[in-house]
Amino acid sequence: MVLDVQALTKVFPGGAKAVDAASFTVGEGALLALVGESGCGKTTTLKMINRLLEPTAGTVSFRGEDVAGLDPVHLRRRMGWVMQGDGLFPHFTVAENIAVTPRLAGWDAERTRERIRALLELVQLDPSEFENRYPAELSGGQRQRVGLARALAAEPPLLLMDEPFGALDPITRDSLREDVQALRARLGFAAVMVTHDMAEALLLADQIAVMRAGRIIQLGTPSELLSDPADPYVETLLATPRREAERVAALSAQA
Ligand SMILES: Nc1ncnc2c1ncn2[C@@H]1O[C@H](COP(=O)(O)OP(=O)(O)OP(=O)(O)O)[C@@H](O)[C@H]1O
Repeated sequence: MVLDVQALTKVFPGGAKAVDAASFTVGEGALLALVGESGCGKTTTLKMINRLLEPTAGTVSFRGEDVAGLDPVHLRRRMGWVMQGDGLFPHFTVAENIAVTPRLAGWDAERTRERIRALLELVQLDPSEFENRYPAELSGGQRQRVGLARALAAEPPLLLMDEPFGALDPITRDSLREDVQALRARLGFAAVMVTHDMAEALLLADQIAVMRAGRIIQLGTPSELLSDPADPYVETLLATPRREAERVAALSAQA
């Protein structure tokens, strides 16, 4: 088990419970999606996993260790982080951006350089064309690919992703999703992905946690959710992707 989250709770000062007793586990190599509408507590949950935020109550164990007892900086180096937007350093080249965590981890220049080239190839960017460019010289999809390469640079067993494909056009989104699946198959990391898009969760996740007003109202595999939605709200979230899939299937049958 990579991650074991139990009764995780966050109350912001003067606020309601942003996250209310959320519990889930993530196995080695598995992808769990946190799905729900804006403000339901997804990002707050993610930030408590790598201690960007401290919980009010509950526990997070990472490979059997309670993260509360670990140094937050070291912990974050062992968890890749892909954020909304790309979060790249604008004054660093692509190679320098990817090298940030390996440098902090004390890798030598040769190993770091090899890793940068291998990762750029894995995210479908030609190293000789891209390694010396700056983020401003890349498209949104290319920046997101570099963000993914950077998050995976130090070979983390867990990747945390916050709406990683949010700002991209549908075709770029689709190809990046495929790349994430190919990277998982190849590198074997587990992931927690925040998304408001149920179709994306159904396509990518092994487990889906549906959040509403801070609580996880259903936790299950995509087929469990589809065959047995536990709540009318889950049914509502499933209705749009289901309808779209049916329309496309009907059109394909006519073609
Ligand atoms: N630093 C903070 N201080 C006070 N309240 C906060 C803080 N961060 C988040 N909140 C509140 O906690 C709740 C959950 O926010 P969170 O960002 O986790 O939601 P989300 O599901 O990720 O939404 P989105 O999809 O819009 O990013 C919201 O009501 C938000 O206003």
